[in-house]
Amino acid sequence: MGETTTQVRKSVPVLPWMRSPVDISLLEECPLSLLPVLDPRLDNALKNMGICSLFPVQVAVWQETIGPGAFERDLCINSPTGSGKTLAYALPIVQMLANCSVKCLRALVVLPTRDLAMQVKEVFDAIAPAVGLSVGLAVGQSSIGDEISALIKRPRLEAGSCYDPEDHGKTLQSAVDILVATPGRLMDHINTTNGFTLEHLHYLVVDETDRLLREAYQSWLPTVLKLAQSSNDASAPYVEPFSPLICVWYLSSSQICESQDKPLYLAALLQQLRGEKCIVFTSSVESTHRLCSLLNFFGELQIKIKEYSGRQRQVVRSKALEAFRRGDVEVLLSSDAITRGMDVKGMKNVINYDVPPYIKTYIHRAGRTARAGQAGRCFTLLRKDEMRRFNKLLQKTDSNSCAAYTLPSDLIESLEPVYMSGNSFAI
Ligand SMILES: Nc1ncnc2c1ncn2[C@@H]1O[C@H](COP(=O)(O)OP(=O)(O)OP(=O)(O)O)[C@@H](O)[C@H]1O
Repeated sequence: MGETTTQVRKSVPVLPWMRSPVDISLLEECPLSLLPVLDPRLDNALKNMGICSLFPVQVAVWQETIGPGAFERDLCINSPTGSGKTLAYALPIVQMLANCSVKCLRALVVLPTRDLAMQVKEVFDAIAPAVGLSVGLAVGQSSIGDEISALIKRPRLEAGSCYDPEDHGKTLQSAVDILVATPGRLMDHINTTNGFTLEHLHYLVVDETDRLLREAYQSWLPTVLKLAQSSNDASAPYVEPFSPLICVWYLSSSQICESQDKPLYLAALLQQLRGEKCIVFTSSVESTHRLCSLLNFFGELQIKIKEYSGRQRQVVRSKALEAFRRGDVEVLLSSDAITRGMDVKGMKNVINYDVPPYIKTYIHRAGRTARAGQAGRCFTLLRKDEMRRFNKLLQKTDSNSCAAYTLPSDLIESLEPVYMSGNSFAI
């Protein structure tokens, strides 16, 4: 980099991870047996999860943290959807904390939604207890009292000793080593929970970074950084693996139809894909709701369909997601807001009922399938007048071919009478 003496320029720091990025496309999967210094207890826990080798992004992060990189720099992880970023950061953090004998909050993972936080907690829960670590959850829409009891250990008072409120904050201790949180609830604990402290924090993960940083949530990030860096142990490192997600790949298909026939085509497509888990994306919570009601008029379909939407109460939404994960529900209808990062095993098909407005949206939707090296399909229902814009959108991807998909006409005809009668319902 050249220096200039005549001009005073506002300097933009080039961070270490920008200067020397690691290209994960050059790496291969690594069997656990060849992974340097993997704690045997974690090796076991991973095998119990059915994991026998690490994916390239996980190998790269391992090398930068536990391997020669030795956690010397912040990390920014940018890899395709479904490539295994969660374990990429969870495994090194758990291995690094494995030998901490004193319990305190040393790792914080922040995610934008409760469902994503629960999903990530599950990954930590699968490995952390194997090395004696506890994982906590701080998310909205659950009782803060219960959460405090789970996160903070209260001292047992000796018989005869008096409770001194002055001492209170000092004697309380963290009951967890790792906390997975959404920003709003995290701020609640920072502001009001006695004994909740970030002064021992070594590792900070900001997952879904672009989304989290777009929404300031009471300036949670500056607050966390300030509290973490005010630690007595000034040399304590913290790591900030970011994961904005950009990239594209694979097989997609489109189906051209008239606007008023879209529900009919969708019903026919779902009929054809019967028995396979599908997620259908619409453009808004309202149209999700309308479409769900409409599809449920097709008694013929005999497919279990549920909506998953931001306007539902959390408990209803979580139930729908659980039923979908278990396979009791085959089709989930949703708008974009809450599905990003969602990981559902065996998701075979993504259907864009409404064309995604941006390429990024297309990628995030399509990324709900073909995860972890599995096959998957992405269908898009298009009106004729949408084709040009859609083709332009696809040109921005690495793989811009999109085959036309034809549904058998007898299938459509068989559903038509039901659809025509269903159409007369006011929805
Ligand atoms: N090493 C591995 N071997 C087998 N399966 C794995 C491995 N690592 C992760 N997985 C599985 O791959 C799937 C995708 O992982 P994950 O959700 O972490 O992806 P992601 O990169 O965070 O995706 P997104 O960008 O959509 O959030 C999960 O079902 C996870 O269990």
